[in-house]
Amino acid sequence: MSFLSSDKALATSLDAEDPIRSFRDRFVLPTNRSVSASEVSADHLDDPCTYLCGNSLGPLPKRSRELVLNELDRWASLAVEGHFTPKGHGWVEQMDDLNPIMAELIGAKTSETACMSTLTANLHLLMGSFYKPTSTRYKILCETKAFPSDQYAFTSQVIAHGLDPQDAILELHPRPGEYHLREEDILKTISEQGSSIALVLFSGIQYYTGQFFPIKSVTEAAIAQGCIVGWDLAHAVGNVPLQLHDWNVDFAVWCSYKYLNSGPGGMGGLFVHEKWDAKESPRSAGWWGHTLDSRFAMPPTFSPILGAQGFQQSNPSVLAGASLLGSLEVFKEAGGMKPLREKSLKMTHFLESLLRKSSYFKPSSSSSKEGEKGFAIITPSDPSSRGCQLSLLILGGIMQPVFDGLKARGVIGDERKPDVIRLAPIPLYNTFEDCWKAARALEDTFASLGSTESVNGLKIA
Ligand SMILES: Cc1ncc(COP(=O)(O)O)c(C=O)c1O
Ligand SMILES: Nc1ccccc1C(=O)C[C@H](N)C(=O)O
Repeated sequence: MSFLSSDKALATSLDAEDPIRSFRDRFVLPTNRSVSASEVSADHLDDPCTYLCGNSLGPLPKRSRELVLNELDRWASLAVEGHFTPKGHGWVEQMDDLNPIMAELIGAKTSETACMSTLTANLHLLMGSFYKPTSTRYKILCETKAFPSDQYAFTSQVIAHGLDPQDAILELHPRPGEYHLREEDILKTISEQGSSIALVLFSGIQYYTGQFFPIKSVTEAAIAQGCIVGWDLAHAVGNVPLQLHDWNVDFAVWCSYKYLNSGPGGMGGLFVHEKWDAKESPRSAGWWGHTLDSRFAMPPTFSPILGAQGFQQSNPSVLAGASLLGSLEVFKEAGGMKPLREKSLKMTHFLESLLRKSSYFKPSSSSSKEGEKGFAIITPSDPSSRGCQLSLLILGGIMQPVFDGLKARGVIGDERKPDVIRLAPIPLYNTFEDCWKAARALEDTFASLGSTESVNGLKIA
């Protein structure tokens, strides 16, 4: 394991020259003690753990805590008056602070952006407006093994239109023996079957494999065939640079509790391209989508705000908004996605290079013998086809003990049953040393599992 010792020095020097390293201090990271890292020595128990799980739930930005406390104080001192006090900065105007920063992150105009509600609800909402099947054009093209909530949404939407999901949902599979969808295969399907497809809806980044889909080319091809194109950006927003406006995307939805650190169940968001302003009116209207000028005059007729904010339905959670704003302010201060992506590319590459040196690394799942322990990386190796995350396929039926071993060593990734562990070094708060620690912990974990012992009843020699 000598490579790991020499690479520690490299990690230290990469951290020293990292221009955005000070942003780590803007976050509260769980400690080794709080995550019960049982193998960590007593003198390091109060150090931050190696948190590589911001792709599932980002840690707490200190600024979010401050802003949430401010809103609690405003609630305490003003109660209902807080909606309009101070003048121009009451709760009713809170989204005016959030939407412009969010718009920058997704490459959109502010009028095309709305921070609101939650991901799955926003997906249903926009499918309600944009998925309009006809007798000839009625299919939804999506990736196989999309996040289950999206699959449930697609199925329930087609059923609501009286269609058969077996026929109306067209799932694209990777080629046999492969983990990713090839761009050429997506484009071929769109060109061959486009006339029957009403909606193309992929995730920007696949939650399981970490594949970053070619949003621009898929959107272009689908629009050329007359399809509507929507994207689920749960794993893409705050992770990779996006240009939704220029890419001509019709609509997109996302959550903000992953890379955007808004806290568990935080506020979601949606994008509607301005080309729809004149054509598409919100279908499932609510009073918060009504123009602010007359909203509180309570007129009986809906008069929507032009653009994405016209899709707002309810009075939003101010506490969730404050929490999200705290994080968005940190993104803004860090200089937006450009410096973050630069560091992210380096950090993910660094982690990958360490993992590839491991004695347990297998170039592919098929290169290991039946039952042999080890791991393969199923995230694309091309940096432009991935974000921060690397997905490790754990071979030999030992994902759970490997996951537990990492946690005992203070490394928090996440497990995706049956056999994937996801690790995501995040540029705002992770370090190159975190990558080194994770690779080291993985090596030690595999070594500790022995070569011939039986794990969970499986012989792993
Ligand atoms: C790709 C994707 N879609 C949908 C969801 C569901 O999001 P929510 O629970 O916020 O609706 C998630 C994560 O939970 C996700 O990763
Ligand atoms: N496992 C969870 C447990 C609780 C709450 C969310 C999740 C998620 O899966 C979040 C997200 N969609 C993810 O890909 O990590």
